[in-house]
Amino acid sequence: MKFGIEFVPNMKYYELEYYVKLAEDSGFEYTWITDHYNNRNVYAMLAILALKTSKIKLGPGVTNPYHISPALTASAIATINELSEGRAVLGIGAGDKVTFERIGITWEKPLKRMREAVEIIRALHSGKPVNYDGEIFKMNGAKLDFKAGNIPIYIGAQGPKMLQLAAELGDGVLINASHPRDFEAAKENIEAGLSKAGKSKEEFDVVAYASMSVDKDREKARNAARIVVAFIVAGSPEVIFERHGISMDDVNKVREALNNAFTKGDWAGVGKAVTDEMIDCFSISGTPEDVIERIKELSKAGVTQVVAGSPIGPDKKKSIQLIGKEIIPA
Ligand SMILES: C[C@H](OP(=O)(O)OC[C@@H](O)[C@@H](O)[C@@H](O)Cn1c2nc(=O)[nH]c(=O)c-2cc2ccc(O)cc21)C(=O)N[C@@H](CCC(=O)N[C@@H](CCC(=O)O)C(=O)O)C(=O)O
Repeated sequence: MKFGIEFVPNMKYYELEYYVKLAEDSGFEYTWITDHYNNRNVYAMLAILALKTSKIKLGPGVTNPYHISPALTASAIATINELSEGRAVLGIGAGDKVTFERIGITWEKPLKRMREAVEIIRALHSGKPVNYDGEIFKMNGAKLDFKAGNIPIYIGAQGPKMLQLAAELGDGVLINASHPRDFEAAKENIEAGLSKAGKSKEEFDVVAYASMSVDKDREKARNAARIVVAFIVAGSPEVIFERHGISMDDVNKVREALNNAFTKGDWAGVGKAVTDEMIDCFSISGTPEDVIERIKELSKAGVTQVVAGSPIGPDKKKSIQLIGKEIIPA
């Protein structure tokens, strides 16, 4: 099993650098940096991380084909690959509708746009001039004037069609999920995409991009996950609740509690509205033994990389070290 870790660049560069180096020293193989316009620029932060680390693979988790051209994405990640001496990975997904609304981007034809963007990025990384007459993107002899090197492309995907696209075009898929049931459900679409491209599952990385919270004290770990789980619940489609047998009543209580938190500052109410079964379904939370158990189940469901996503634990530093000491070697 490979291990990755997610960081949101909502902190100063030197804090991010500290955590990523700690993760590298703790044995994590990948670090994925999220990309939303309102946080620090993902490539500026990756450039610093590239120079300050020596082993860990690094890339956006995930950028999108809306807020910059695929030609810029191809160039930016190739620059990170050069700075990191060949450790860059590109995570790209359809982007976040709510965030796009704030900056006036219309979220349309995500499948088409993702297909065209990934094809263009791959073509530009090959080093040859690119002519591309797409429905959304056009390239007329575009070419990078420096060597990109081999950069794996991972696609962020949840929906059935995007899962198929990810398996067809990508080297891996980043699935925002923490429970084996979600990966069992994704299998059919991943297999369909792999067979369309004539790829074997051995050459494809199925990544559980999970919310994780680890501590020696189970209750502390699980309580630390409540707010993140609430946001995941609020943003998940109904089909997911049916899959996990979570009642819409409970879901609506969480959505209402989040509303109250934003309008009246009642964040304690959010934690109370999140049920234990929501914590089990939408995060990997508990002691190192609990997490190891879950990772075994995920491996049986076909997962080949687990990414420790927010909150990582009640104390980020201690939890990163605990994962490195007791979970990665297990
Ligand atoms: C678009 C959407 O695809 P999805 O795979 O569910 O995308 C949801 C998320 O993956 C996507 O929002 C990601 O960008 C979210 N995301 C992040 N999004 C961000 O903006 N920033 C991040 O840092 C980020 C991290 C991240 C990490 C892992 C991960 O899995 C996702 C992450 C969807 O609805 N897919 C449907 C298909 C929709 C469809 O058919 N659309 C039609 C027409 C739609 C129209 O134009 O109205 C079309 O595309 O042509 C499907 O797969 O079946």
